[in-house]
Amino acid sequence: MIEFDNVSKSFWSGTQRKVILDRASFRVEPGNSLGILAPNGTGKTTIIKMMAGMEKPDEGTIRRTSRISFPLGFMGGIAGKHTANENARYIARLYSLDPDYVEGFCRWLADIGEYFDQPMSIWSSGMKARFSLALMLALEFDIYLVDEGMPTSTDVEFNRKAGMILRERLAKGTMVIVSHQPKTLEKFCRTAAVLRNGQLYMFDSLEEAKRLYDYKAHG
Ligand SMILES: Nc1ncnc2c1ncn2[C@@H]1O[C@H](COP(=O)(O)OP(=O)(O)OP(=O)(O)O)[C@@H](O)[C@H]1O
Repeated sequence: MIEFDNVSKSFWSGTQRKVILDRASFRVEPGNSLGILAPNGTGKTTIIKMMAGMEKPDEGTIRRTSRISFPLGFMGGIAGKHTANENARYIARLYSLDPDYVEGFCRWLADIGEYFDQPMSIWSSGMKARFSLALMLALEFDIYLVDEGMPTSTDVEFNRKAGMILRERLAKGTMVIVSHQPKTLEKFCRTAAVLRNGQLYMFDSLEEAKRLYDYKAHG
């Protein structure tokens, strides 16, 4: 479970305070994949980072009682001067997993040939996106965090394989996905929320969330 209790977060832009959350309380329960709808620039990435423990709240408490992934596409834990082989093995050890398994899985899924054994700093952004998703899928989590703004791959075969494994993982796990488009959430989420004026409004269905989202956007 991820629980936000009276959480506030804002940034100072230089001229004004940008409020992301204002004493917001909500929970993400395992088994109940959640889609969060919010317009661009309103705090989707910040909320995902807070769920991952990468960004601290200004006030309030965030409790995590499940194995929670890093955000899909996050490359901050990867050292560009090292090869994917070295990075995969190092991260496997951090998670107390078999380095041979994690390396083999990433090598197979990312499928980038000899580049896997070359420094990642020379890779294309598509290759990095493939490795990052492969790495997330190699490690098992209870809750997967997905930010629609993260880099993605356009490789059809990779997307087919990764999509198949993601569906397998989600059969047992839970996803939190943030997006500005209801369509992105349709495939994955049972429940949905709308981020508005520093509060997260929870709904039992995406349809209900869309009504508030569309009303605020166009009404
Ligand atoms: N470290 C920071 N310092 C100052 N302002 C920040 C910081 N991080 C984010 N912001 C600001 O907070 C607001 C929300 O940013 P965030 O990236 O969370 O939004 P988003 O909804 O994910 O945006 P997008 O849809 O454009 O990716 C933006 O105005 C952004 O400029």
